[in-house]
Amino acid sequence: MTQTTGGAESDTRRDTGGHTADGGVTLEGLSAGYDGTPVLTDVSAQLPRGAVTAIVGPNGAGKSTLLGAIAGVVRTTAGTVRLPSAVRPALVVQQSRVPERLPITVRDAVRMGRWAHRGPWRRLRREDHERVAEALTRLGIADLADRRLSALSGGQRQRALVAQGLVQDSPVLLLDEPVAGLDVTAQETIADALREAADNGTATVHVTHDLAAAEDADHCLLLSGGALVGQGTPREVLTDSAVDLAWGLGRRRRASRPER
Ligand SMILES: Nc1ncnc2c1ncn2[C@@H]1O[C@H](COP(=O)(O)OP(=O)(O)OP(=O)(O)O)[C@@H](O)[C@H]1O
Repeated sequence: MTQTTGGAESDTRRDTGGHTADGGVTLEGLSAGYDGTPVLTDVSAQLPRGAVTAIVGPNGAGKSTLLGAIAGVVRTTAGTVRLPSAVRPALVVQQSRVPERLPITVRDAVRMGRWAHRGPWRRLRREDHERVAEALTRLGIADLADRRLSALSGGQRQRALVAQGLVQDSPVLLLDEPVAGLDVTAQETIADALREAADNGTATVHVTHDLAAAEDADHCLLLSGGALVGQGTPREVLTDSAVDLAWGLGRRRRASRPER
C-alpha cells in the first residue's frame, strides 16, 4: 500500500495506491504550497534507498517545501508521494527553526526521536537508551548530553537534531541543510553519518547549498522556481549550463568553480 506521510496539513490526494518496489521514495506529479499559494509544480522524482540524495537549487526554489511535502507537514495539492510501506520519514529541520528556549537537554531532544518507535511520552527501553547514546557519540556530542539545547551553539544544536533524526531509524531520512554554518569537522561528521545511514539501506535526502557536497551524493535533484529541472547523478545534473540556468550565473561562477 502507499503510505501517505500523514502530517496534519497533508492532502489525501497524494495516495493512489502501491508502494515503492525498491524501498525508496517515488514522487509522481507532486504539487504543493501554502494557503493556496503554489510552490512546487508537477514534481516527479526518485529518491533511491541505500543512497544519499542531494536536493539543490537557488533560494526560494522549493527545496524545504519538497522535504516538508515528503514528510507530510506541507500540504500537497496534487500528485503522489510513494513511500516504503508503513514508513514515517524522519525529518531533520534547520536548527534555526527550533525554538531557542526549548527547556530540554540534548539527551532529551535525541530521546524524543525514539518516540517514533514507542509513541510520545512513553517509557523508553534499554535498546532505546543505547541507540540514543550511540547517536550522541556518533555526532560527537556525548559530552554535551546533559546541557540544555538552548545553551548550545547553532552548530552543536544542529548535530543534536541530526542525532534525533538518526535514532528514528526510519528508512527515509530527510534533512534540511544539516551542515549549514557548521565547521569543517562537524560537516565531515555529519556527512559520514549520512553516508553510513545510506550504506545501511536508508533513502537519505539532504538539502544543500554546497555544490561540492552535492557532488559527493549518489543522486541529485535540481529545483528551480518550484519545478524539477534535473535529476540523476550529480555529474549528470550539475553541469555548468544547468547551474548557470538555475542560478542565473555567468562567467563569474564558472571562473570560480573547480574543474570536475
Ligand atoms: N510557511 C510558509 N508560508 C508561506 N510561504 C512559504 C512558507 N515557507 C516557504 N514559503 C515560500 O515558498 C517558497 C519556497 O520556499 P522554500 O523554503 O521551500 O525554498 P528553499 O528552496 O528551501 O529556499 P532557501 O534556499 O532559501 O532555504 C518561497 O517563495 C517561500 O517564500
